[in-house]
Amino acid sequence: MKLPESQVAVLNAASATDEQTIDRLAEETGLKPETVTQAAFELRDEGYLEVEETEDVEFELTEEGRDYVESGLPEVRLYRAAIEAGADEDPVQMGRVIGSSGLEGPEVDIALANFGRKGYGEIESGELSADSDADAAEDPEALALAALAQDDAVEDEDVLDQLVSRNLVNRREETVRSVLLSEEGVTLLMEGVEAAETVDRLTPEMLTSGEWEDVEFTEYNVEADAPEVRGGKTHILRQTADRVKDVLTGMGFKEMEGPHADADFWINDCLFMPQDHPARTHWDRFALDVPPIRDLPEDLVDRVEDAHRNGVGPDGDGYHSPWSEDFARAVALRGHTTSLSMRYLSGHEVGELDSPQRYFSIEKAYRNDTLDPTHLLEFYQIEGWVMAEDLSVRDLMGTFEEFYSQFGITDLQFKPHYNPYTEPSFELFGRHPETDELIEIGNSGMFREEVLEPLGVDCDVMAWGLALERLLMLMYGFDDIRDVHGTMSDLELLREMEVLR
Ligand SMILES: N[C@@H](Cc1ccccc1)C(=O)O
Repeated sequence: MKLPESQVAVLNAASATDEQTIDRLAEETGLKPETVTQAAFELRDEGYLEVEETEDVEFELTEEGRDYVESGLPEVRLYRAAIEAGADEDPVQMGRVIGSSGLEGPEVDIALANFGRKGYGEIESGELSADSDADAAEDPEALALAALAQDDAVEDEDVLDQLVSRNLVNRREETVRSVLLSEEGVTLLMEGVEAAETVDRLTPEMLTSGEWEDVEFTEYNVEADAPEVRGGKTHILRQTADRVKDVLTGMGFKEMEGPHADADFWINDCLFMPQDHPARTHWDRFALDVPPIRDLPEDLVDRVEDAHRNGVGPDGDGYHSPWSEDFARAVALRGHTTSLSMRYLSGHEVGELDSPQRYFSIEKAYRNDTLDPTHLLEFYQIEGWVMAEDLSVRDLMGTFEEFYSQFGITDLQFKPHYNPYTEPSFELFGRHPETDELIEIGNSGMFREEVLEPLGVDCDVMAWGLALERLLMLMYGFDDIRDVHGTMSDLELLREMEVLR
């Protein structure tokens, strides 16, 4: 019987009584593990071998983990320094304990975060007290690290999880395959097998010499383990943004661009946002300590000031609140991209616009929000507006329905809302595919006279700001936006994510 060389080698190295791993056989035959795997599967398919697969979980120290095996966990070092400083008797100033602990840079934060969690003591108004009953010598995480460093097993799953989440240990899962000769395999070996030379690719030489007719080709095994290739790929947020761009361009929209850091004038004043509005004085705005913007269109500044002070139209009424040009020229990171809409509608960017017009942007906006699963300090806003005669709320809803249906989202809900710059205004909601909850996905409305008249626009404008991240949540069922956005992203998820087309 003739078999490919690698199969013969594996057969000869395999045993009928002792299971051997692929790695072991690779060592013995001098073949690559992938080659052994392939040969083993082929032999199994012919009934000569049995292949058993088990999942092996391994824990490996990261570089940081290895450092701590040497130097001690930061919180343990902090605790020792605290005891030495007498913090088990009386609270000691935190700076002093840290100073004597030798902890530096990010280690300090790590130490402080874990100190409390492990019950080593408390930190209150800058003072640190240590619990004298705590036993730093028996720190389970430190013991586990030391054990792993010596290749000893650690049983406690909770401790392992903790170490993995602290990035001190990597968890690796691997399929381990072992082989055993079957009875047929043993018989075959006794009857004798010879190695047939096989070739794995056809060459021009073989074709011209006619040798191809006699050679035996290696078969493909599509189940064989292959090294994983992880090339770069466009981030899912960017892919979705590109799709949104395609959809909106397809709907006849042109793209706007403009500065991330802008004069408050464009971000707020043009929008008839009173200067004493809480959102403008509030902490949720990222003010920049840079010189004020000088080149604002003077006549527009005058008209906007007039709208704020005196209102617009015969029955108009302004805020009568103080309006300061300095305030309008101050620079901040835009809290919405409606600043771009103001720049374009005013004619400042591409000249005066004749109705009808449609514009959009997909750009970052910045808000000093509290981070949570649906809020980030920066997010992508899908801004848009349509300028035309006689627009109604139905046009607005119809546009959203058309837009979102391109992403498979058909269950939209509109809720009346208030914006200082639109009337009427609507918040837009969509249903989360996993939790079935309604989540807010955008805000919209028809710009008020007080906004449009100073800009020099004399027909209707409907407008909106939608969150790209929320669209992603509806499309992919994410429940925590931080998994896909920013430095805490779940890389595994981003790598594995299949992109919806
Ligand atoms: N600027 C609003 C969105 C919006 C834009 C235009 C008109 C109405 C609403 C926001 O950030 O929520």
